[in-house]
Amino acid sequence: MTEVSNYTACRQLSQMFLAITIFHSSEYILAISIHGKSNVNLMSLLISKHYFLAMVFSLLEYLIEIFLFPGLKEYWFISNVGLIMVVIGEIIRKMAIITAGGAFTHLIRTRPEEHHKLITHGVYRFVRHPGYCGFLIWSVGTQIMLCNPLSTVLFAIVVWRFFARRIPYEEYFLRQFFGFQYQEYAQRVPSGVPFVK
Ligand SMILES: C[S@@+](CC[C@H](N)C(=O)[O-])C[C@H]1O[C@@H](n2cnc3c(N)ncnc32)[C@H](O)[C@@H]1O
Repeated sequence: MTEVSNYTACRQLSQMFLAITIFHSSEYILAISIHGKSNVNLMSLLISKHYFLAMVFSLLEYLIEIFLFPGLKEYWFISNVGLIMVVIGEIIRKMAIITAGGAFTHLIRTRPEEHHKLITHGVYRFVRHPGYCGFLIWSVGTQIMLCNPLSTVLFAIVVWRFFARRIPYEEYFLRQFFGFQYQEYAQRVPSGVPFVK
């Protein structure tokens, strides 16, 4: 590899490593501080098998491309747009978790609980699913930051499909718990995930 590619790989891969470390550790720390250590397990790190494989795939794409087509990784404007998306996505998601507090559970609630209140303030004033909106921006941003064309498209499709299925399921229960209140909220505020009503 040339010196330029060495610098590029070093910088882009360090940014990626930092983005992943900050995202998952803050997710875990917030879960502990909101729900208490006894109610949190390693699942709150949000590293599923599929997610892990997707990240390995994106790393492989990066390594293959930087060896075969090093010029592809030198689009610094695009890479920096990705970095900005990573920061914005991270902020939106963490604001959602902090605003929703105890209402933000990693597993979707399917039974009503007395302390579960409908959150419609803070970031929830602008979108109904800021946590998902933030993750979508963050995850696609990581791939744009790496100038990974294939993984950018794949991440966008896979993450979008995941939330497009999860949101109606989650909202089915929110409508049961909060009735008209949620109905009115959903009519007034967009989901925050493109093309999901
Ligand atoms: C992983 S959190 C995601 C919350 C939200 N979908 C988001 O993207 O910010 C899922 C839990 O949040 C709860 N939840 C979602 N929206 C809520 C709201 N506006 N008020 C209270 N609880 C909510 C659901 O009942 C579910 O158990």
